Amino acid sequence: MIGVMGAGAFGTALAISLTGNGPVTLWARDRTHIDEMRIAGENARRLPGTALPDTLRLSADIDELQHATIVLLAVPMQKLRTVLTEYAPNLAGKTLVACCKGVELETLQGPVQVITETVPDAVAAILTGPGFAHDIAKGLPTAMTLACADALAGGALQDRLSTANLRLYRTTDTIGSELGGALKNVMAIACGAAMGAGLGESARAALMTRGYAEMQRMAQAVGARAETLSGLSGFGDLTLTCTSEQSRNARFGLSIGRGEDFDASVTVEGAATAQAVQARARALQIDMPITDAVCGLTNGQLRVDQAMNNLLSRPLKEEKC
Ligand SMILES: NC(=O)C1=CN([C@@H]2O[C@H](COP(=O)(O)OP(=O)(O)OC[C@H]3O[C@@H](n4cnc5c(N)ncnc54)[C@H](OP(=O)(O)O)[C@@H]3O)[C@@H](O)[C@H]2O)C=CC1
Ligand SMILES: O=C(CO)COP(=O)(O)O
Repeated sequence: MIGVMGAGAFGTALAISLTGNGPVTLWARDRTHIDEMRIAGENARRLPGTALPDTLRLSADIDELQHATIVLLAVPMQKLRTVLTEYAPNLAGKTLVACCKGVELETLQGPVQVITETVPDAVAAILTGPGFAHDIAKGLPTAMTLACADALAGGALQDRLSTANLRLYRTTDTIGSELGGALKNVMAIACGAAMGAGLGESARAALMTRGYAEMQRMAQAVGARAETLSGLSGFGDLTLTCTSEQSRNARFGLSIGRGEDFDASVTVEGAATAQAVQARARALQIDMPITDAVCGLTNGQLRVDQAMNNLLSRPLKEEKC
């Protein structure tokens, strides 16, 4: 049995998709939410419009995951440690797959390291890459990255979590995989802000490309493989997120560019991650000007015109990572 913790958009989409492979239990912390989903036959709060299969088990009782050998962790990055710490005894010995994208603000760690620290005897993996919850829930063709340092365990997971429409590519490079997913959200905020401020599609292409150079620089400094960043979890997700208004990070950026309010209850991983990445980049002495701009935009210290001026007035340089 596969367990999914977190009945948000992504957890629900994955649970729907995986019921074709065998028994799945979707766990949420809020019993009322579970009751609502049972009555409505859909997750109206987080993923409206897609029916939940009858075979999908819904539960607010963590003990129902005791027979799950694989548990997908579909909660926001900044909540991952809290959830794992609370339920560590229930998760010991299982294969835990992070389904979140980001860097923890307090420790500057990625999700795999957080799993390893909080549940040391678990097998830790990450599922990441270009895939919107609504597309996956509808069974639209999607390809993502499954990263696990243990190649054997990663291969077994790839088999268990791939479906007819969700094609997973495996890698042992967990560092590169989680970095790509974390940083593309930061770049999506930058692109959204540029589009929202009317700076044009050429500016967006420049931000995506130079954003990708920042991703490569950071990857190189922390021991990730360059090929991982050029794959689904890096370049693939960067492309999807920076060019689609389905992305909440891009929409958040758009609202900044337009000077509009944004609903604070919406999960936007890139804002906290930008601050965490900036701190890490400074410690490693890596130049990340677009990340710096996103930090300034999201903490209210910079307007879009100031951020863009900062980027454009940098000394001219050779084109390289
Ligand atoms: N949506 C998408 O298209 C995709 C999302 N992702 C990633 O998935 C992760 C989750 O995003 P998504 O599902 O969209 O977000 P949502 O905002 O839709 O859902 C977040 C879920 O996390 C739960 N949660 C939050 N805090 C806790 C906690 N302390 N204990 C237990 N549960 C908690 C929420 O529960 P409650 O409702 O009770 O607050 C909610 O069910 C993010 O890192 C995102 O980047 C990755 C790929 C695609
Ligand atoms: O990660 C995603 C698609 O791959 C979803 O992006 P948002 O979190 O910006 O909506």
